[in-house]
Amino acid sequence: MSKLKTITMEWTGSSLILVDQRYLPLEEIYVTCKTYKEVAVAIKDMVVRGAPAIGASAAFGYVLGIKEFMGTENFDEKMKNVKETLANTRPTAVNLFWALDRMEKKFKEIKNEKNLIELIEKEALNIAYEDIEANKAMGKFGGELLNDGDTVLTHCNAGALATVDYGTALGVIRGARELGKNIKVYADETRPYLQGARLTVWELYKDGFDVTLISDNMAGWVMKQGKINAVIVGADRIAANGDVANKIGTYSVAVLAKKHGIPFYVAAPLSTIDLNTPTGEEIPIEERSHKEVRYCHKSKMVPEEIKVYNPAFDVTPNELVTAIITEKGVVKSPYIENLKKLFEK
Ligand SMILES: CSC[C@H]1O[C@H](OP(=O)(O)O)[C@H](O)[C@@H]1O
Repeated sequence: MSKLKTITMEWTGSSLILVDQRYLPLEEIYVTCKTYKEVAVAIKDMVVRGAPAIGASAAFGYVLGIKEFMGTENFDEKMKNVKETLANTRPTAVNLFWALDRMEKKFKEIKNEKNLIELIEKEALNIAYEDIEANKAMGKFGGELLNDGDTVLTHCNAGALATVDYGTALGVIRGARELGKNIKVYADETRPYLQGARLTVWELYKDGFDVTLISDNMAGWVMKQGKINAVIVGADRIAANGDVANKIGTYSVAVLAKKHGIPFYVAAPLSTIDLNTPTGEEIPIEERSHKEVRYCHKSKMVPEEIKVYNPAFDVTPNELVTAIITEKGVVKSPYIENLKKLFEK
């Protein structure tokens, strides 16, 4: 009997089953992770991706580490290694580190309890279900910002597949519909990994939304033509001053939105806000394999002798952000520059 089952992941109590997002939308293949190392590989190889989804997956990976090492010598030391192995998978999404810190804190509180496994599993399940609730709360707050008949542009995939379920940016689009508003979507394909073309379009089409796929270089022109009423994206890490790290190409979309007087909204749970990172300058930007750029649709486009640069994220400065939508409410410019207040309520 599954204890959690969504479009993104299933926790059976002894394994984490992930839809392999590298093969969507053409094939629905699943990866079953029975060890923390298998979860680490799944995160690094982007079987599962998206800040909240990565965090929740790592939390269940931590549980698998407990189950593997409980009752063995140097248990504490081994659990430090489990955390480090999972933390070393990808550097930008702060949810990964937030989730692992929360699991380790819980472990230190309960490690001598007889029902340790039950209690640590409950913490991972809490992280997962809290994410879904946060997304639905953001959906309501963000849905109120959109107007009936709006057309929204989004970049990458900040949908159910990037979270435990429902999504952050796509959660706002879902929330607006639940408020009775008719919302159309333009989705950037999001080179090089094509999360928009492969995941966002698939998610929204399956949910009955009017979604149009565009290549990334078309975003400016559709804005210039007056087709876009708002931009909404997710985030991987938001610095204390409101600078936003998100999928590469987000910064360009934010500059274009500013130029065309279009509101630029970021939807992210508090677990994506990192008060320990003062500004976007300090956010580590993951660089991924040249192969993701060199190859497109599994066929080589560019010979090996050509240099490739593949930053997976960029940083949008706070002055380009109209509002940040969280599960605790909407923070509008200029209050974005001091997100610490969100945690004081
Ligand atoms: C709701 S977080 C989604 C966020 O994560 C994506 O990155 P990746 O697919 O590389 O994990 C992208 O930045 C999305 O906006």
